[in-house]
Amino acid sequence: MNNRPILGIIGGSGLYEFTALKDVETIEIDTPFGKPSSPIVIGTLSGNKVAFLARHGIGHFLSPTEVNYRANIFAFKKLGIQCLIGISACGSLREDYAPGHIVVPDQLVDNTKDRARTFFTDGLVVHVGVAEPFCPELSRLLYSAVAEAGATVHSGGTLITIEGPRFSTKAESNMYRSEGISLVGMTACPEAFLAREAELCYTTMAHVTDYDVWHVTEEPVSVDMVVRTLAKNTQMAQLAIQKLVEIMPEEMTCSCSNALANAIITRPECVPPETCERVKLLIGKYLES
Ligand SMILES: CSC[C@H]1O[C@H](OP(=O)(O)O)[C@H](O)[C@@H]1O
Ligand SMILES: Nc1ncnc2[nH]cnc12
Repeated sequence: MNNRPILGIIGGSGLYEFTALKDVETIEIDTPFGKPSSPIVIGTLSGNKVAFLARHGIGHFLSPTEVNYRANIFAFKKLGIQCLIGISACGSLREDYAPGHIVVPDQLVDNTKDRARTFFTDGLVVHVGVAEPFCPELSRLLYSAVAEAGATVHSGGTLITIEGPRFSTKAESNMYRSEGISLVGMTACPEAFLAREAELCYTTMAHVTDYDVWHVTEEPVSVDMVVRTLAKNTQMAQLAIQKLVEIMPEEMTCSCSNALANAIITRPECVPPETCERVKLLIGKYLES
């Protein structure tokens, strides 16, 4: 068996453990950006190693604003993982994306205000490209795996990330709808952007748990509604991840692993040594001359 986990999974609201894993080992990882939300559980699935982390901590004690997204992504990078799936509960902004369905979105709108959104600060300036914020190759594989697991799955749609922790007002929800946005959540940004900065393949398995607050005949979103809907999906989500592991190629052919090739603007000799030290796992290959 390959010693390095081939996939990282970030479990969201209602998914704090991955019970399908065998031969599990729990590891505490530290990063230059602090500790991840929870210890990382490494186990096997269809004979392959995967690594699981609970985004809000086990017991859900971190709000979407308080999650240390940088530490979470850096921890997966430290484990040598190339591919990452973020599992998220989301509100639907369109009739045909119904509660219980899965969406693999293809675009993001970032409406967050209060989060660390880059690894690169303190004398190092990097402008990463996120025109396609999700890895197209991993998204295609995830879509097939979810379909294979028997769920109703939709490919594409724009997901807006709001700061939270409050849910949206009706005016906000209707405004997002009028802008053609399909889903609303609180965690995909900056998770997806940091994964790109770490040159990882990343995509989201969005679980539609509610119709947010715009629908005239459905109840407005509540925590209870989210948790209840997600609970019905947890077995399927794990089966879908198993199917994904079974179809993942040895090497991805996308450009995610070179995302920073044309993104660093600071001259290498100008980057302070402490900054270099902190991010060398992410950009060491570009700073060597
Ligand atoms: C529990 S309702 C709101 C909460 O659920 C989603 O979390 P996650 O994306 O981690 O599944 C949403 O983004 C909010 O954080
Ligand atoms: N309606 C909603 N708004 C924001 N985040 C959510 N997570 C699940 N449902 C949500």
